[in-house]
Amino acid sequence: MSVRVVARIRPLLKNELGKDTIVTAESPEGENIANPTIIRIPSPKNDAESFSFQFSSVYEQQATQQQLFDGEVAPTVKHLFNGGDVCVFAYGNTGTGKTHTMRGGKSLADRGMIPRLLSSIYRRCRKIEKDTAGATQVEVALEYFEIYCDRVFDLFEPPEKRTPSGLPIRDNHGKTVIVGLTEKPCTTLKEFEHLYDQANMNRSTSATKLNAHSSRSHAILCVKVTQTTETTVRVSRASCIDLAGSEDNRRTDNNKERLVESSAINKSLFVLAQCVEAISKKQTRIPYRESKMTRILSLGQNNGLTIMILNIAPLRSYHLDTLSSLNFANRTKKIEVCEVENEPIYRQMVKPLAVTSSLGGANLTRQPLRPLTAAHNANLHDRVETEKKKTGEKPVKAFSVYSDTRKAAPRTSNVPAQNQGVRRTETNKRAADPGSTLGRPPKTFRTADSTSRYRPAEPALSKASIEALIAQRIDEKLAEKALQDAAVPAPALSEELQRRLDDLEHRIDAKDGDEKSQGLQFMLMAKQHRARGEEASALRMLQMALPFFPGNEKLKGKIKASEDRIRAKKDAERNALVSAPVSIPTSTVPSTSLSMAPPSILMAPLRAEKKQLKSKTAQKDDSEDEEFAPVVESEHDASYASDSSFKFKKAARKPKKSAKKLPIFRDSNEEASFTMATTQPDEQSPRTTHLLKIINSRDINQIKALKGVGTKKADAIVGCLSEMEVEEVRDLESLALLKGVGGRTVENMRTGLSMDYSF
Ligand SMILES: Nc1ncnc2c1ncn2[C@@H]1O[C@H](COP(=O)(O)OP(=O)(O)OP(=O)(O)O)[C@@H](O)[C@H]1O
Repeated sequence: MSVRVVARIRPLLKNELGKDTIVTAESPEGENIANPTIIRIPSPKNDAESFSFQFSSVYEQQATQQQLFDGEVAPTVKHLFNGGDVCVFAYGNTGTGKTHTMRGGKSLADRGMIPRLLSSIYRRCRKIEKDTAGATQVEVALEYFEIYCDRVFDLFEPPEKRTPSGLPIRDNHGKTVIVGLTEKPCTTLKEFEHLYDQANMNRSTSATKLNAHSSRSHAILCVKVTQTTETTVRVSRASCIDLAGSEDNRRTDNNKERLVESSAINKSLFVLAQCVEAISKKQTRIPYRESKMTRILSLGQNNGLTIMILNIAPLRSYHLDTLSSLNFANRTKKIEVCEVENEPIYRQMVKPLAVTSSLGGANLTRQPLRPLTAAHNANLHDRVETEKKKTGEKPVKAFSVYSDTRKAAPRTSNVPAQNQGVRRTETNKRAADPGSTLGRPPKTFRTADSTSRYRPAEPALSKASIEALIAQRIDEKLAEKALQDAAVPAPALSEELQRRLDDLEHRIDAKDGDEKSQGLQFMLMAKQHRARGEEASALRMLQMALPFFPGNEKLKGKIKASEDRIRAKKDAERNALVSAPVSIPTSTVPSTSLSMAPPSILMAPLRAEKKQLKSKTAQKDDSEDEEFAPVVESEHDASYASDSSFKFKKAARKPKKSAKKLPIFRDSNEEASFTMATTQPDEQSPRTTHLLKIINSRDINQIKALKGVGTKKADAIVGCLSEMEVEEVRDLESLALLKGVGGRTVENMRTGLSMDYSF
């Protein structure tokens, strides 16, 4: 099951009437025009070219809250009561209507997805209780928290009770747990409305130039539904997430405080985008831990139905931001989610639960996690797609739809395309108050993961759960190991640069928790991105660091240098294109436009770049890597370290990690032994040639049959080859440098090969 991604175009606001709009909704040829599924948007460089993005559904400007709810959210209620988990989240740039979609306005017609979902849940509760003549009791409990500036705050607690560092989060059996979160039993819709309104007053919002009531935090509401019969207790959860919107700070005119919030928002969304990218590319390492939001959401690792509502403003002024969001949504569609029902717990097997207690679900056994990175059907899907492309067949959609095939509610299109909604008048949002410091007594452990949580007192796990947990741990360990291997400095990463990265990391450690340390973290990430050759991401990180060091000329210089490098690279690519024009179809996902793009567009995937272009610019890339090495870096870094605006004590340096030595392999059937660096294909022994032939076959069965290689490693090798777009591994040295493979593995593979093969 994939994430179901739908798009919603918001109407023009009063002050936007008459402005230029560029986003249109379309239906695929021959399909019902009342139910569009395509968003079309012109290229930022040339209006004559356009890009189109396919969604499960597209809701146009005139679509009402009721239509969106009936089409997308209402069908999930059945799944929830069947014991499945549900996650609905709104994503989009600031001011595109996320809060309107999730929370909505005060009038009945304006109510958003959350109050409508709760209304549906309570209706179903009453029906079940009536149908079973009271034999089944249904309880609803709520948790509501926000992630503000990478800190977690309980929205059921008033701001005065907040601690500056927020609620701690911990790892428990690989799942993230928020310590001390309130769980409120809530028995009626009226009670919910009261609680929800009160809690929303605690949410951090402020006026920005782009939105008078801009949410400065990600808000997550977890609705726990517990159905208790005489013999069973079944718990399922609906998580509703209103993400804060990404902001292009050149358009916001944000002051320092807003800029700091904005950086935190952008950083977490950037990490979210990276996680989505990593998941959709089936990478072994998903960078969840780089932000609290992604740590808590564990997007793609939840079981159940996930619906992402992409909010879009149709205006030209949002052009690049909209493209960036569309690219993000396009990647999110490829995330596969295992749909698993939460099994009922037989009451006689466990101590009866006090269902009204906030710990009602504490003793429930959760479904084991199924790491998606290992989901073979996802890989298979991609391969099938590639095959189809090769044979010219029309690719199928990159996402699947629900098994209980449902259609979006028909939408009338006779309403004028102008703003039908009145600007929200609710005044219950109020300014962020990060300064409140009063502490509060710690509460019992409650998890905040949107769909699956662990409690301290867990019952004995079933055999299947234990096996799943072990499998998960093994996956994690393998991923860690692969990460360590991958973290071995690539040849382009000089010792000097590595030392500086270590140094910066130390400075951050020394200042952990401090505002400036956040700035330094961005600096560190910038360096790491640059070290990996990801100049665009590096630039984004530098820009995010700027609000922490306002007016710092050195940092500005770095940003400018980075922009220049990107521009130069793009110019070179453009020149290459001019000499070898590539026709761009009007119906494609856009490739990244880096030269003029704001940070948000820089988040777009780079992989759409034409291979042709790559080979033409390969030489240029190499020279950039050189430029990247010690000389330029050391100039920048030395000035940074001495810059008085960075008041950090020099922390003691970590002992330098010894650089990974290149492995030495011996071809036993040849007299001479030689290092990999000198191993040319024509000098290779038959054993080596045979090994490389197996690797280059990319046949998982053959590869996993090699000594010391299991299914996972074979998968990782094949994944790595396709990720790196390496056509062929030509020598053992290159093989040893693949993710998850080391010198010893290569030696094992070789020595394990029997010599009676034929060529
Ligand atoms: N579908 C809609 N119909 C009517 N008005 C809408 C709609 N969507 C958004 N709006 C209006 O647009 C404005 C911005 O919406 P909203 O505050 O929900 O944006 P947001 O994406 O949550 O922004 P931020 O990320 O800054 O919090 C609000 O005044 C809201 O009432």
